[in-house]
Amino acid sequence: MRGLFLSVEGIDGAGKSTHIDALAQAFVARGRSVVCTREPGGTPLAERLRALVLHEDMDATTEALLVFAARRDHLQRVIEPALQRGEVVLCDRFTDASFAYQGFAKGLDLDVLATLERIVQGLPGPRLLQPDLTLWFDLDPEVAAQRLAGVRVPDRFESQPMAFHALVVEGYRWRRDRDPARFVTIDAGQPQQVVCEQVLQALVARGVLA
Ligand SMILES: Nc1ncnc2c1ncn2[C@@H]1O[C@H](COP(=O)(O)OP(=O)(O)O)[C@@H](O)[C@H]1O
Ligand SMILES: Cc1cn([C@H]2C[C@H](O)[C@@H](COP(=O)(O)OP(=O)(O)O)O2)c(=O)[nH]c1=O
Repeated sequence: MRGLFLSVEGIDGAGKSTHIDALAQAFVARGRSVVCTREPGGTPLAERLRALVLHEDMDATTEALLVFAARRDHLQRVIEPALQRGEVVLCDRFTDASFAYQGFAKGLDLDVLATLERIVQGLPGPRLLQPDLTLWFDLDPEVAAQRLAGVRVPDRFESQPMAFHALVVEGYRWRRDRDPARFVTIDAGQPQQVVCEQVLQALVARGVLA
């Protein structure tokens, strides 16, 4: 039986890392093998590309080429083999982030991103390899900034102005509205325990968690 591919999306500080841990535990408690991974990253090569994307100055096209190169390696070496073994893949960000960050926030042509998506995620015929389900942690960028203040040193993306993060949110909403069946939208402004319960309930409702 093929495994389950879940991606988790949202602006920096939305609570993705916090809730991925709880999600992993929920699947393990039900006897599933879980691979927790992230993008950009997840393989030795992709982690090297991640370091470049997060810390070197470059334009949006270069960023997109690097994150999609990292994604290709990650899909081939980690995600696809895990799915073939029947495991659950929990991925902190995937291609929706490229549309939100490089597309909406940095202005890269969305058709260019769609072309890269087809090259990297193309399956035989017109289909693309996409997550089975994407949890979008929807949060006001002001609240995210308050949560992150003093918690960690901001990287190239986290240090962007509020308007940048607002565009990222717009990008996620656009992706969600183009493929609503794949998305679960979580109001991430609620207390942590409530968010956690809603995530688990949503997965039960979708039939992916017993
Ligand atoms: N629902 C919540 N309410 C308040 N604080 C939260 C909530 N979820 C996460 N946090 C805190 O916000 C900060 C950012 O969370 P994190 O999971 O690292 O976000 P992300 O992975 O999306 O960047 C952390 O300090 C975390 O403890
Ligand atoms: C996957 C992906 C991430 N990013 C950016 C968004 C994030 O700010 C950054 C790293 O993501 P993330 O792992 O969420 O950072 P952190 O470990 O600080 O929580 O990479 C893109 O710009 N495009 C992409 O395609």
